[in-house]
Amino acid sequence: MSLETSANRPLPAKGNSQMVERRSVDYHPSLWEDYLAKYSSPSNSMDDGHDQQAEQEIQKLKDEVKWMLCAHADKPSLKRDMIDQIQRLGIAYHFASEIDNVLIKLSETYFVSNNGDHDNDDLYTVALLFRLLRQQGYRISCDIFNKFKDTSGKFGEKHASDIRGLLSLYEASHLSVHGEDVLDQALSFSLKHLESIDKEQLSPPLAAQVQHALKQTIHRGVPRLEARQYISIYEAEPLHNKVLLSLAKLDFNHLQKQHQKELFDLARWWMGLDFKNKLPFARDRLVEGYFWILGVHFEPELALVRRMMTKVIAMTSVLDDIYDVYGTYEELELFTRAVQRWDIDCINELPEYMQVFYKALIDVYVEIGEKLASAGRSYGLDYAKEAMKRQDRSYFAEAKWLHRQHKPTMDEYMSVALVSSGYHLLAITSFVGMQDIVTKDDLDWLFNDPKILKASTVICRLMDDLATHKFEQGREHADSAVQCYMKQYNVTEQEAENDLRKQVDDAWKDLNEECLCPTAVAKPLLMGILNLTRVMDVLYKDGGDHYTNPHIMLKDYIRSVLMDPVQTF
Ligand SMILES: CC(C)=CCC/C(C)=C/COP(=O)(O)OP(=O)(O)O
Repeated sequence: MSLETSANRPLPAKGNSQMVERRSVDYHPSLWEDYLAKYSSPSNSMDDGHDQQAEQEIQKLKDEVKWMLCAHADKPSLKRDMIDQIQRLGIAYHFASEIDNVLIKLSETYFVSNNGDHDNDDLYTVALLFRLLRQQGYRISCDIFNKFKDTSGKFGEKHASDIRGLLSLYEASHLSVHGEDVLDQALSFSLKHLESIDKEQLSPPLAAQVQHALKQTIHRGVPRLEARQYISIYEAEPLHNKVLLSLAKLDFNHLQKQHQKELFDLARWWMGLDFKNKLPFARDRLVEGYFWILGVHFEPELALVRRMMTKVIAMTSVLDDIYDVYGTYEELELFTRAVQRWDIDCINELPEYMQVFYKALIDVYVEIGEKLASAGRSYGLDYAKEAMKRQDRSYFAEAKWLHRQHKPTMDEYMSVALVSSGYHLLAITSFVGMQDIVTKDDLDWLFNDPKILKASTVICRLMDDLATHKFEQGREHADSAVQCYMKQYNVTEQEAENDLRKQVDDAWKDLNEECLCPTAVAKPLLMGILNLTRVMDVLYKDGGDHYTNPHIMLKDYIRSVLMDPVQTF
């Protein structure tokens, strides 16, 4: 089905939206209304003054860590564990070049000077090195794991009791690409033994690590949330490095203050729109949206892209509810034409509730345009707007299927649903907002749906559908990937779910491959796509839709990342 609508046809006259029978969904109300009202009111806004003492302390600790990373340059293996800890504590962004240098040396000494001949290296060490280097984009062969197999070609059972080794192998196996059978075996071997182990027999810090890894792997975890959780795990390690721990805690709290301030600024915008009263059918999820975007970019200098992306995700969430829940088909036709025309003069043709949204949408892009213009990057606006128009067309295509009772084939469904997943839109907005790094060529590349974006949208769409299809079938909603797949391949619901989960794992392998060097565009741009995908793993993995239902689990994540500081004493 084509997603095109005729943008130039005149809009029919405004209808009487009061008389129409509408669908509705009883969404959980916002959990943060009081919190936002309290802190984002002008009288209660946070002080803007820098916490000079914390900044000085952070600087001092950073200098010490730099020194530790640069010392003993001839013995990079001494720093393998330290780099892992620095990354997992969420402070690696301070030491990008120092870490680069150590990893270059580590790869040279391990893979070049010694031809990878390290008979004495244990499973923990080999798997950790493999993960550290792959994360950095090195194309290391997975053959280094062959020596841990026995004569039958399987991972030797003697490794089953090496818990640290299994953990390290389990984490490393998530960086696999297609055709790496040894890593597929590594995953099932390590998972089987980590699951069956009696956690009571382990030291509390190791038991906590195993439990955490089984719930959330490092590679698919959201960096800020992982850092927050790892700080506690690391603190319980008897031999932790006090400098690293202090820096991680102070830095986390320092960043949290900046993030809170950004959220309160956005809350003023959001509350000013008053969608809660004007569009009460829609999910009210500003804080969840900000958390989503913080999962993509957390670094202090990326405030602007966070702001753009949060506004875009907040608007898209309401847009989805207009198309999926509240709008009648005739209204949606009108609205789609208005969005395609992107002209404020269309506003009077729309029903009142759509006017509110339309004006707010145009305003968001006016602001994005102003920010881009002041940085001399106005060309980004067309890409950002075009991505939103494409999103809107995909929502309309799905509404049209439902209206006509059309049952798409799986291929037909995916051609629309990959766009409606919202990850094209967010990825493009992410690129546009990375003003200093992105080029026009990068934006053209992304707009042509490269493999990494395809993989990310497949993961996003399938994980969303796997989590929400039962709930959505309980109301009038277009078929999801699960229904389309069942019908096309004549399989049961369970079989469809299993096959689609396998497609998610395959897409992760594509994504991993695309993050290896040389990358098609600058690494920080790809990190945005990788992190977007990680958010899906965190919010939808256990079969729940935690964005729509934040009261179950997401509220605790949000509190720990955005509201509760880490205890520093
Ligand atoms: C990634 C983006 C843009 C997120 C914004 C919020 C959103 C639309 C979440 C998915 O909701 P849903 O499960 O109702 O979506 P759909 O109707 O597409 O299945």
